[in-house]
Amino acid sequence: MALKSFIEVGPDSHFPIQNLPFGIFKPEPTSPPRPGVAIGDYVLDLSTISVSGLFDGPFLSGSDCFLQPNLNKFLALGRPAWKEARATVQNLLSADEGKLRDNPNLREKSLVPMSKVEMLLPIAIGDYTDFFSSMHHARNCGIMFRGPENAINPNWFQLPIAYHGRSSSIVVSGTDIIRPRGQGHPNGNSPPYFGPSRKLDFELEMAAVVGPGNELGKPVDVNEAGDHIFGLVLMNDWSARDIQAWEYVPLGPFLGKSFGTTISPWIVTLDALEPFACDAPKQDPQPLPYLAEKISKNYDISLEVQIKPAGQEDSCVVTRSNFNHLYWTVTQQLAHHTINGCNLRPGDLLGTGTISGPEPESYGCLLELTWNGQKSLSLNGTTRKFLEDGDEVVFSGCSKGDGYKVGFGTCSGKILPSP
Ligand SMILES: O=C(O)/C=C/C(=O)CC(=O)CC(=O)O
Ligand SMILES: [Ca+2]
Ligand SMILES: [Mg+2]
Repeated sequence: MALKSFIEVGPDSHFPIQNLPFGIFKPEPTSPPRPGVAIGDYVLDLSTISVSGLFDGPFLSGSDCFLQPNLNKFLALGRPAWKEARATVQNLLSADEGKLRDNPNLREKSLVPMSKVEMLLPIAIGDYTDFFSSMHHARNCGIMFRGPENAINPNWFQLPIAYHGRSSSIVVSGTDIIRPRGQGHPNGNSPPYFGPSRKLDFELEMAAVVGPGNELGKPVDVNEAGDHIFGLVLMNDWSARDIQAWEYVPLGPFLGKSFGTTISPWIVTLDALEPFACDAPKQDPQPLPYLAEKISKNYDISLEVQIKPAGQEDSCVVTRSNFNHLYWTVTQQLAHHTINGCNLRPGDLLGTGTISGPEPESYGCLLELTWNGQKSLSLNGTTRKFLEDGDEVVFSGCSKGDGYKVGFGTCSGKILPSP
């Protein structure tokens, strides 16, 4: 018999009892932020459940980790505590358990309609790193920026390439993004262009949320890296291609990326994603021993990007991809990040890089979809090469189980004009 909640959850919901993603929310505009778990169209308030003494297992009883304005303290506790929290919440919400189902007062206090809550960033993000782990994206960008002869540098196949991103400008889904200004490529002998970016783009990514992390000087073994990843979110690494292409040599992305990065509010745990684990692509050449995993896995997560063009009511799907296209796994990314002794801390965010698939319909950004503006996309009677002011970009992602979905909800942002 499939696991069922006493709360009605439709088959298309992203948040059945099999999922139980964690986030931070405010039930009323004036209430303090607190941790919650999504269930159908409701949010279960974990601070109320905690105060009621229902987290009574060995790792969580007496802990104040659910009385915090972010999930960092809970993340620091590690996988045994995460599994205990998931088991406790799954049990409380299940159709055959009366503790919450038959307690109207507790139900009233702890279950808040999702339509009424405000979602916040789930974690305080100390550091944010963005990888570059889709081979299809790396090849396409390489062809456009560096030419077809050396589209992918040889180092790409030996290590998961990354740059250090900006954590202060990471915002939660629904936050508007102001079009950045900056320098674009000069034409011939004229000085560089300066003004609002003319090539504003999205990048379809997911990101891993770091759990306990490691001490400075003590790398994480690749086969233990999974214990340091709490879960995944959707991520849009907004990118100004004209600024990026001019500034990135030789030190890499800077102002073309740091003006804003959007994440979805719900962190879907690796425990919830486990039924959707699949083999990662075969790596050739074989990675060095510190990156060689006993089990190398990806997850089957369907991803979709819609654009709602400025002034229009309807959105249009512009691409469909899948997390399983990643060449470097999130565990390899994490192990590589620490191999020099660099420490990771609870709440750090590791972006996967743009997740492009092999077919043009699965490319993960407009740079690739319009081949750097050489062709247009048609959207409900209008066209786009890059994003225009007023456009809204909406990512969604989910894994499909037997009669249920484990989903991420959406990750959206609307472009406002430069000041
Ligand atoms: O190929 C390049 O020069 C850079 C391309 C990107 O924009 C990379 C990036 O942000 C990482 C990624 O999303 O894969
Ligand atoms: Ca990126
Ligand atoms: Mg960004």
